[in-house]
Amino acid sequence: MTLDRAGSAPNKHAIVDARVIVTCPGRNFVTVRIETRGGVHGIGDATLNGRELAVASYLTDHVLPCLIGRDARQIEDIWQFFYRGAYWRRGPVTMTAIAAVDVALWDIKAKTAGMPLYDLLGGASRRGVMVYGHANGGTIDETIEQARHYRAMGYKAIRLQSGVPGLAATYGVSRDKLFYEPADSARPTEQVWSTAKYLPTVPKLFEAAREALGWEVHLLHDVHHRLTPIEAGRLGKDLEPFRPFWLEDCTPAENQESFRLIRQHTTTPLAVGEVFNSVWDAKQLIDEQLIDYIRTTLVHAGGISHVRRIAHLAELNNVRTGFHGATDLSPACMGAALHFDLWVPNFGIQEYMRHTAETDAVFPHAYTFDQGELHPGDAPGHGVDIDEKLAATFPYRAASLPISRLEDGTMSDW
Ligand SMILES: O=C(O)C(=O)C[C@H](O)[C@H](O)CO
Ligand SMILES: [Mg+2]
Repeated sequence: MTLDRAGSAPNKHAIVDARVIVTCPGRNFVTVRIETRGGVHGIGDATLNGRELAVASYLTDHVLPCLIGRDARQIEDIWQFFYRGAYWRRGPVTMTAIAAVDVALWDIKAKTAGMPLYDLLGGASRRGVMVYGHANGGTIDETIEQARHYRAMGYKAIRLQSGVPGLAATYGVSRDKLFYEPADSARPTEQVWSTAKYLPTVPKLFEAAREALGWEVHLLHDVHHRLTPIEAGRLGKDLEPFRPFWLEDCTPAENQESFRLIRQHTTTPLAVGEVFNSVWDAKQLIDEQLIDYIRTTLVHAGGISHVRRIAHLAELNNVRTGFHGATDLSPACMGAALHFDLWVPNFGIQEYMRHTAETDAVFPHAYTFDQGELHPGDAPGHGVDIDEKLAATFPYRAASLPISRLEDGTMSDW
């Protein structure tokens, strides 16, 4: 059944083509492209790092065939169809697939209206979107040297990650600068983790950074889910003198209640949620004001139609947005997220990790960087497209995220 009224004219908004494009211009991306009978097309990101083909198959085998013939304007009904209609709810694969369709449909709607997406959402609430860049190095000095480069480029906010003495590798540190690519081999590489070695290094890094960079710049840090709540409380407390902008993913968040313990022990602002895929993953965290920033972005949580519900709930509880923006999120996600950021009233910050030149060429985009801020541009839609011919020259390559073990071999959180 369609929702067309009886006797209505043949619909130029009917979806006549919907397909998945998998490409690897340096890293894998999955993209949905939808086109209407009227010839308007939109794209959405469907990349789930290390699990790309599961989403591609979910889309090709189960989602896209049901899209053909539907009215591209009925975004909410289509969202509900794929969410409620699947019976099996939530989960990263499902929600990433729904997100890609949703973002592509919003792209089409904004193009049809002749508006940049941010206008359709409610209009700009700010001049630009403050972003943070990533300084990393094997040592504290190297990280600070990188941070100085970011300052010279105009960044107002910088994430600091540095190597841990005694550990061969750790999250967020690589030879690459400006971007960081953890999915480094077909089978997961194994890294060794020690909380005892890590914990004393972060306050030293922040102390040195404040000394070198001053107090004007916002400094951030990502723990990448590696501490227990009480260890996280301790780290938050130790960092307080250096006024971090946030401490990210300081403990795994399946148990939302565990953030109450951290909250009781520190005033360091907390950010969480890049691995969430629905409002239900964050509801208690937000309702009880256990966090300050919600990181869940469009691609992994049902697109604009669902993430705006999360953002509205967050607004009611003084929680601001701080969307995930690593390189495994394609420019199509970034473009749409920037429109959302420009509009959303409770915006906090946006992560920005630059893509390679190959990726930028495959995804021509309207967004631009200036003085620490991104702007999504004023092109109708979300301003990002895909060059399918070029994309076809970069075939899929298997790549997995690393895993982490404690020094005695126990599996841990990467
Ligand atoms: O950018 C961040 O904050 C991350 O934690 C990046 C993640 O490790 C990455 O997106 C995993 O695919
Ligand atoms: Mg993170």
